[in-house]
Amino acid sequence: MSLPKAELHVHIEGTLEPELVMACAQRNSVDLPFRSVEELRARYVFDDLQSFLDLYYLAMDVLQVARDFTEVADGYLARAAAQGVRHAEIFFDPQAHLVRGVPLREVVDGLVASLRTSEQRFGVSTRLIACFLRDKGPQAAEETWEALQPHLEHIDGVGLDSAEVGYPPEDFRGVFERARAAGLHLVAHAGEEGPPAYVWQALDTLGVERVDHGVRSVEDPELVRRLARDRTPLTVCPLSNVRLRTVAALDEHRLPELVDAGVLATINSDDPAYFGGYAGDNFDAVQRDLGFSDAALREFAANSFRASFLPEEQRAAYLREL
Ligand SMILES: Nc1ncnc2[nH]cnc12
Ligand SMILES: [Zn+2]
Repeated sequence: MSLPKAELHVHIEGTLEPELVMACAQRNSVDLPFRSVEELRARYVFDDLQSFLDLYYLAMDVLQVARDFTEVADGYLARAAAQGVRHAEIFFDPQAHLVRGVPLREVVDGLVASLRTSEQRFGVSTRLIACFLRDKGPQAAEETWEALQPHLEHIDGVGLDSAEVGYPPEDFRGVFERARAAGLHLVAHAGEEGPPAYVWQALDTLGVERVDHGVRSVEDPELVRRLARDRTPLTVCPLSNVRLRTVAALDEHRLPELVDAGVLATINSDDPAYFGGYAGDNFDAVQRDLGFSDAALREFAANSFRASFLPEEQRAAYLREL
């Protein structure tokens, strides 16, 4: 699906394709418990979020120096552009690299080397969002915020990701307040595996501007009314939800109920190298399995620009293309 669109929920480490895993492993002399692209790809069967995260954190061990991060981002931007992505707000996980001894400068410089020329090379404008790993707790998030200080000129927002259940958003109130005071945008994963209460906390305690996933909001009618009333965007990732078994099958996904209730939903890829498709593939999949019309897909694409952190005039320019 090549409709012009923005991608608002993609983890750069989740765009690491098996071919690049093996190439980086070889040139960085990283030992992996799989010996070929095929062996790695055979492991892409997940029971839940944690079983995916175990492999996600393992594979990213091959990312050691700036060049590796540049190549991951270049690869993502080229593939996203081929599916109509014109703007991408990209997550990265600072702590996942810091714990391995990879300096933040290698990560940020590597990503920025790709992103700063993305518009000229790929026709994709970008933003960068640093996510805190919620399962490492609020103190580690505070330390990460300190480590990010020298790099803030390149960071547009902060988010919250990794294992969700048992790690409620309200624990991260302090670090989100600091990020807000620094003028950054705020988003958080909530309601992927976790309950609607976590979405309420993301809204009311953290003050996020968008909710990442948020699909379990559908279980709480009052929350759905709140999201619809405030036009708070959800960054829904349909193929991810199927692969991580938060829904049994795509045709059982409750995205249509959210849309019918007036929630501003967007369609995104999350970790496309692992979940069987990039942004356009997710658009195609919801049309095929949920019966969304061409007009409905255009509305998802329009929502993606409306929900972006682009300045108003740039948003309007993208919307005129639809
Ligand atoms: N789907 C997801 N949920 C939470 N954390 C993640 N990190 C990468 N992908 C994620
Ligand atoms: Zn995600």
